[in-house]
Amino acid sequence: MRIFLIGFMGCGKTTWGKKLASALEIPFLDLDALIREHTGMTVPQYFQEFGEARFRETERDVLQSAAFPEDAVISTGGGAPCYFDNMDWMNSHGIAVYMSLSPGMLASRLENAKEVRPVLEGRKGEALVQFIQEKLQEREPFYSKANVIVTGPEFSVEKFISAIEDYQRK
Ligand SMILES: Nc1ncnc2c1ncn2[C@@H]1O[C@H](COP(=O)(O)OP(=O)(O)O)[C@@H](O)[C@H]1O
Ligand SMILES: O=C(O)C1=C[C@@H](OP(=O)(O)O)[C@@H](O)[C@H](O)C1
Ligand SMILES: [Mg+2]
Repeated sequence: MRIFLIGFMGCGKTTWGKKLASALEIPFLDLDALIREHTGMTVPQYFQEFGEARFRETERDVLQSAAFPEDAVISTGGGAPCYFDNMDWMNSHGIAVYMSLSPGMLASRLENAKEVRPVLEGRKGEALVQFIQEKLQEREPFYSKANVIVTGPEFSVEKFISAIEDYQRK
């Protein structure tokens, strides 16, 4: 089973992807890490050097040309489903699982996160919540195309597995 975790920045794709892969005893891959390997630059470095448009092209190329194992959990970057035909590609190459979380929760996670997310341009507090609300509204139509949706605030390995099993039974 090949599972793509999708959702807004800070919803926990990287964190939960590792846990889910380890519980299922299958490999874990993170699209941002693959982009780092492919380009030799971190995501913030790449944004600074080449800008977002180039990043989106590289992101699509790395996603759609990766030789993903048949069984794997792949955490994607929050923007990946929202550009080109990436969402359809993921739906046809595995099971996309959308991790849905409220803007308030996302903001508090992102404010405390160590990793730099260039799309946020350093926003904090109310400006960050406002930005997330707007961006989420824009992205939600893409995320909602996922085969499986799991909703926060709490996630667990069991929650992912039972949502995927429900989908497979349909
Ligand atoms: N269940 C959780 N409870 C509290 N903090 C969390 C939880 N899951 C993730 N985080 C924190 O939220 C931030 C974003 O998580 P991350 O897995 O990097 O999200 P994503 O890959 O979706 O952007 C990290 O600082 C992480 O430690
Ligand atoms: O939502 C986005 O546009 C992005 C999300 C990031 O990944 P995470 O969702 O893992 O933070 C990373 O790909 C890049 O900073 C852009
Ligand atoms: Mg991540």
